[in-house]
This record gives sequence, C-alpha cells and structure tokens, in this order.
Amino acid sequence: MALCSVGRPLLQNTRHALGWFFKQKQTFCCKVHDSQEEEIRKKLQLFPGGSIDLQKQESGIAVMTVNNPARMNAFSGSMMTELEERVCELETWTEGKGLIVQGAAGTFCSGSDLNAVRAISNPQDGMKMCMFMQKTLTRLLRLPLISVALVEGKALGGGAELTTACDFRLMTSDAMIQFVHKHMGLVPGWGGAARLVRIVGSQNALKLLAGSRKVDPDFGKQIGLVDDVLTVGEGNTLVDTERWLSQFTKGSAPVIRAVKKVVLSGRELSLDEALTTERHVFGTVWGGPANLEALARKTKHK
Ligand SMILES: CCC(=O)SCCNC(=O)CCNC(=O)[C@H](O)C(C)(C)COP(=O)(O)OP(=O)(O)OC[C@H]1O[C@@H](n2cnc3c(N)ncnc32)[C@H](O)[C@@H]1OP(=O)(O)O
Repeated sequence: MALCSVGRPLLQNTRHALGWFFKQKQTFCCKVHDSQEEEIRKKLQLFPGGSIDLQKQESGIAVMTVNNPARMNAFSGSMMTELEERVCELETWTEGKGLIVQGAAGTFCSGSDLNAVRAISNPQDGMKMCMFMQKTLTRLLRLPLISVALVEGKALGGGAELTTACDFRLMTSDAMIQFVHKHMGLVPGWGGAARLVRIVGSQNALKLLAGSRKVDPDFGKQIGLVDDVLTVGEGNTLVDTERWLSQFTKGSAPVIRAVKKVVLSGRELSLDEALTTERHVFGTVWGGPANLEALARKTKHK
C-alpha cells in the first residue's frame, strides 16, 4: 500500500503520513506503489522531455532544478514522475537541512506541458494526474527540510502551485507569479489552492485565483506570499538564496529537522495530536549532541 492511497480520507492520510514521517520509515513509501499509481506513472512517461535535477550538497542544502527550458520549464509527464523520484531521494537524505527549488535558465516553471495536457484531457486521466501531483507536492512540503522556491522569470499555473509546496518563496525583482488556471478553464489541482489559502488567507487567495491576478514582488510581499526579494543583476541569485536560507539552516541537522517537524505537525494536526508529536520530537533532541554542546558552552543569548 502506498503512503496516501487514492480514496483514503484526508485526515487519515495526514495521520498516516505524519506517523510515517516521524518514525522515519521513508524507504517504505519510496519502494511500494499501488497499481493505480503505477498505471498513471506509465501513462505520464509516454510524455517525455526535460528533467528534474537534484544536487545534494555537503552543506546539507539540496538544489532541485525544474529543467525544460525549451518549454519555459513546463512539466512534461516524465518530469512529473521524476519529481516524485527526487522527493523519495530527499525523504531518505538524513543529513539534509534545506532545499532550494528553482527553474533552469532564468525562469521558474510555466505549469504543466500543454502538449501532454491536450493528450490526457479526458476527466479520468486528468484526475489521476492531479492525484499524482497532489501527493508528490504534499510529500515535498512535508520533507524534514526547510525549503524555499527561488522564483526568477515566471511561475505560471502548476508552476505557481509548486511555489506553495515550499516553506518560503523568494522572488527576483523582475519575476512574476500567476495562477493562470481560470484563464485555462481550470482551478488548481496540485494542492495549490489549499496551500495558497493557508499562506495568504482566503480573501487574498480569491483575488489570486478568481482574478488570475499577477503577483509581482511588492504585491507578493504585501499579501505574505513572498518572503523576500532579490535584486536582479546584483550577484548570483542561487548563491544569494543559499545565503538567505542559511539563516534557518545553520547548526545541527537533527535540530533543524526537528524544528520543521514541530511546525509541520502544528500546521497539519489537531492541537492534541500536535502536542503529542511535539513531545515526541522534543525527546529526540533533549540531551542530544547539540543540546549538550550548548550547555557545555554556557551559551548566553545576548
Ligand atoms: C496545472 C495547470 C497548468 O499548469 S495549465 C498550464 C499553464 N501554463 C500556461 O498556460 C503557459 C502558457 N505559456 C505562456 O503563457 C507563454 O509561453 C509564457 C510562459 C508566458 C512565455 O512566453 P514567451 O516568453 O513569449 O515565450 P513563448 O511563448 O515563445 O514560449 C517559449 C516556448 O515554450 C513553450 N511553452 C511555454 N509554456 C509552455 C507550456 N506550459 N507547455 C508547453 N509549452 C510551453 C511555447 O509554446 C514556446 O514553444 P515554441 O518555441 O513555440 O516551440
């Protein structure tokens, strides 16, 4: 049985996912797939092109690149299955602390590949693709890594949804995020609407989805979608993003991962369940190497 099998109620899915998450039995989820998933995976692989590249660095920061520049980094079918494989890889990366998600060649992602979309425009295939991407992006958001989307150029449709599957979003000063779904006769289906409401609130989410409003860095910051803006032409945006992220990833990996776990459980579980999880996670760092070192240093917080 896969981690979140199709049709299982959402709350049960969340509990299962978090139970799995905290026990860190990641290999289970990576290796076992149900037959419906296998079917959509095979179908998606009929639409090749581009790649999802992953570089895990010794610093504990990984860089994932959506790479299909000939189509403005649109997601081909094979890129959707590769994304899931990369997420699996990150789920088992126990030394990891942070993740940067970026697009190749100076632009973020123009959503799903419209050629593939046309070919699977029947409701059954559309629903399976949507389930597949929803599950993958939920797992991306639940990684025990602090993640940031580096948005250069454009993030459109599914590309805008992908940004919401990260903990933070940075934009370059000339970038733009737009949920263009309404113009395509759609609503988000990769979990982007649910996540957007949690990030910017329902009023702002309505503006972005019903108005397909373009989000520039100023408006993005104003509504809380965007955490910071990088000035174009001043240095290397990836290096700047790594520097920005390091304010949260400096220090011991178990502690950084524990922080992400308690925030995640606070966001996704009932208060009672989140408190139980928090106690459990606290127990994993109390008296641990970083804790003992800090005590020995007689740390003062001036
Ligand atoms: C989950 C739901 C979804 O994601 S629905 C998909 C939402 N996305 C879209 O509708 C994007 C449509 N594309 C555009 O609006 C423009 O191409 C954007 C991205 C603004 C870029 O414009 P511009 O800089 O003028 O370049 P261009 O149009 O010449 O594009 C370069 C080549 O890339 C291609 N491209 C772009 N986006 C996609 C896409 N989503 N799927 C497939 N191909 C895409 C263009 O067709 C163009 O290709 P070609 O050079 O004509 O062969």
